[in-house]
Amino acid sequence: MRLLFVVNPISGGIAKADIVDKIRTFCLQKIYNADFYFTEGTEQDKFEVNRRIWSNTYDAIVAVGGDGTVNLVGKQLIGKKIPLAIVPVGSGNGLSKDLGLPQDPAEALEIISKYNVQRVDTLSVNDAPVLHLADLGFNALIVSRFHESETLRGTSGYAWHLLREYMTYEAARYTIMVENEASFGLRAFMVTIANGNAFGSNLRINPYGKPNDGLFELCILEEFPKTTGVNILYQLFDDGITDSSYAHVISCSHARIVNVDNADFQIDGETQKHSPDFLDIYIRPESLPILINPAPVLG
Ligand SMILES: Nc1ncnc2c1ncn2[C@@H]1O[C@H](COP(=O)(O)OP(=O)(O)OP(=O)(O)O)[C@@H](O)[C@H]1O
Repeated sequence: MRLLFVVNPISGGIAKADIVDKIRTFCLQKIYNADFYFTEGTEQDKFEVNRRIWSNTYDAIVAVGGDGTVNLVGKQLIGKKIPLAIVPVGSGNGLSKDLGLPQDPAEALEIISKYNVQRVDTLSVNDAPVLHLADLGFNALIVSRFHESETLRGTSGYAWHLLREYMTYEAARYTIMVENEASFGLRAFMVTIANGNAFGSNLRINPYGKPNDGLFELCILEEFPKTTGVNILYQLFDDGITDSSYAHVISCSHARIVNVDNADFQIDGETQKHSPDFLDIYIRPESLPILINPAPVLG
């Protein structure tokens, strides 16, 4: 087998020398050819990964990092036959958790040798690929603060920014149209566009999500009194968010959201520099080949 490992040297605030050693040893033992690309965190990464995919015959491209690295690699493989594999070494690793992949890097490597390819849905949001979750509003603001911070990475960094911003955050206005039905307007704390179930922090925003059902969910958390926040946080942790009268989950294959107040926007844990005026969202059914555990984890 010939593999390309795309390694993010900074993801999760974890040094990668040990993991790269593990990968080299694994490939030597299995007699696999391993090429490496170390990301630089610039626009160039996309072109370099793309160039390598087109100029070689790889059996899989392995993202070694968090959800941002998975998105960087995965979006190049949409509609192709070469599968994505994931060695989860980010802060959250939301997609790999949702797909039931091992979180231990050595076990994650074993998934590659089992070579069980399945196809999962992806989303197109204003033509940008989303593999896991995108959102408008509070979470996107926290993701943005997280990335601005040089020192506070990992789950504790996320929690710190969440606590700091919560009390002063004001819900934003959105107009939403689902499957060409009549549109409705509301004020929301956040609107999540979900192909997956839970954020990497294990907050379960979308209990209904299945990665290959040809649908995505709009998970709307309406404006709520600040004193209700602890209860909502508990419901998110406890897989009970749909019990909240402030939460609405809508399954669909196409939707449009007007971002009236230009709320922050993020895709797969990456803040988008320009907050869009509107989002046009489509499902791309079973568009991404991915190596996952042979045990049935997909519905
Ligand atoms: N060499 C580098 N130096 C600085 N930043 C980098 C470098 N390589 C990649 N990046 C940045 O890393 C980010 C992606 O990180 P990634 O999502 O993989 O890990 P994470 O944020 O720790 O985890 P998660 O998204 O799962 O919470 C991107 O913003 C990318 O620009």
